[in-house]
Amino acid sequence: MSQIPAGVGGDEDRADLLLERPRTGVDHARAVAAVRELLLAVGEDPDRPGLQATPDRVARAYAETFAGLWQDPAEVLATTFDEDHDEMVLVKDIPMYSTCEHHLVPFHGVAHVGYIPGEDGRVTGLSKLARLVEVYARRPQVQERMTSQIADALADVLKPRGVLVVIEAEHLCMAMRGIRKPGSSTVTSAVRGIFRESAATRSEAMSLVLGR
Ligand SMILES: Nc1nc2c(ncn2[C@@H]2O[C@H](COP(=O)(O)OP(=O)(O)OP(=O)(O)O)[C@@H](O)[C@H]2O)c(=O)[nH]1
Ligand SMILES: [Zn+2]
Repeated sequence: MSQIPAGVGGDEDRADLLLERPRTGVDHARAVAAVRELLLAVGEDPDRPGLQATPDRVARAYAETFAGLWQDPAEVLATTFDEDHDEMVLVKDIPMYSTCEHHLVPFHGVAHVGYIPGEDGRVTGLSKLARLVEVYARRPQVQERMTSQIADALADVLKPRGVLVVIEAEHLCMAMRGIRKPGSSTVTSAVRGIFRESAATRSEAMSLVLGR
């Protein structure tokens, strides 16, 4: 656990966040009080038997859902090893659940993360790519930003020749409320290095990712 939320913004953002946020992890008592208040606001009785434990439960669930705010992506990628491999490594269909920062409801789907190792041949464990997705998914998010953050973290730490991240997700804020279009899928991509520079390399990788 970091003392300061990692990768949330620049130094100024961090100073602001420290005024508003507990120094380590979610403030449980504050979250419990807020959920109780929300139940009152929607016209419920938080003291009825079915709801008595709900604020505590929701606070614990939020601690899990937003745990990524307190995790450092560089730590996740800290274990690297040298491997003489200069072709693409791709982990497809990583299930991911995140939270839309506009409505605080889930968006979920799959992430595909690929990279071509750099000249020094530094690679990371395959599970670390999925862990990196988790670090950024477990925050209030916008799909585009999450996609870029994963790509940037990989580019910064591994110094690969190229990085490609694609996320396909359904937003429950578009399915269960608002425009109510269940089944629609939002696809975002972020490319760095050779995938950005070479259209041929990018389209080859994209067809691997999307399987078409
Ligand atoms: N670009 C982007 N938009 C998102 C994401 N998640 C939710 N949104 C959109 O954020 C927008 C917020 O729009 P607002 O008009 O401020 O909110 P709203 O009145 O609740 O909008 P509706 O959802 O259209 O009812 C909506 O269009 C959502 O579909 C995301 O990850 N990326
Ligand atoms: Zn939303």
